[in-house]
Amino acid sequence: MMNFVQAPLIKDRVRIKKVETLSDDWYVLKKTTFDLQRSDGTWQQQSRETYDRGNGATILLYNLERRSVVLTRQFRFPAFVNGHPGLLIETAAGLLDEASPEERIKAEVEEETGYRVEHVRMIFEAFMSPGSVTEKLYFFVAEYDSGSRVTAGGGNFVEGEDIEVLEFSIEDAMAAIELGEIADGKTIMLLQYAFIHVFSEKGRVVEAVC
Ligand SMILES: Nc1nc2c(ncn2[C@@H]2O[C@H](COP(=O)(O)OP(=O)(O)O[C@H]3O[C@H](CO)[C@@H](O)[C@H](O)[C@@H]3O)[C@@H](O)[C@H]2O)c(=O)[nH]1
Ligand SMILES: [Mg+2]
Repeated sequence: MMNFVQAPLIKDRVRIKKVETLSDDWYVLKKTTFDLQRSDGTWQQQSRETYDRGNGATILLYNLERRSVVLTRQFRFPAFVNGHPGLLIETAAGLLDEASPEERIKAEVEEETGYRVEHVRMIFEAFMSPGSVTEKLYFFVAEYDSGSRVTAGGGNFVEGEDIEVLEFSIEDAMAAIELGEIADGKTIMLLQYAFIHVFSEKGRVVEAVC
């Protein structure tokens, strides 16, 4: 396989000149001016704004026997102001707040969905909006059953969360993506992963071995 990783090379081609904090309220918005050496060797000054909320984690709960997944629905103001009706269907997710991704996602999935899971599996990491948001998101899957439910979930009232817990068949969830009813990036990524690697015949064999 070809290696496209360029990180060791680009580090010496970036010279930070100035960092301004434009906003420091809930999280931090900065404007950084830097010189970047272009691929032809010449230097160019640029400035970029970065919104830093730390990193996050998200998880898809699945049940192989029922061919089902657990999702959440909550109001997302940024989507609302950009033309979405506002209630987004998503995988459970949360910001890390200095904890490890595994520790955080176990606590978050219980708080949001009421399901307690002991074994979570990290499948990949991804930058979700690398042109402006610094956040890296850690993606997990975990198996659940009806006995895993310890509370009603719903999220943190003090933080304004009012989260509904939904159970879909994997087929209905995939159809909801096609229909535009599921329109959240991390959720689409996890559902497609599960459809290909977990719910397929091949995926079932892998799961049984793990
Ligand atoms: N007061 C205030 N509260 C905020 C603000 N922005 C977010 N919050 C609240 O802070 C809480 C953060 O909850 P988490 O469950 O930790 O994070 P999340 O919002 O679900 O974020 C997850 O999903 C995002 C969207 O996909 C991801 O970007 C993120 O990484 C994480 O996985 C939420 O209740 C949210 O409403 C703000 O500007 N002001
Ligand atoms: Mg959340």
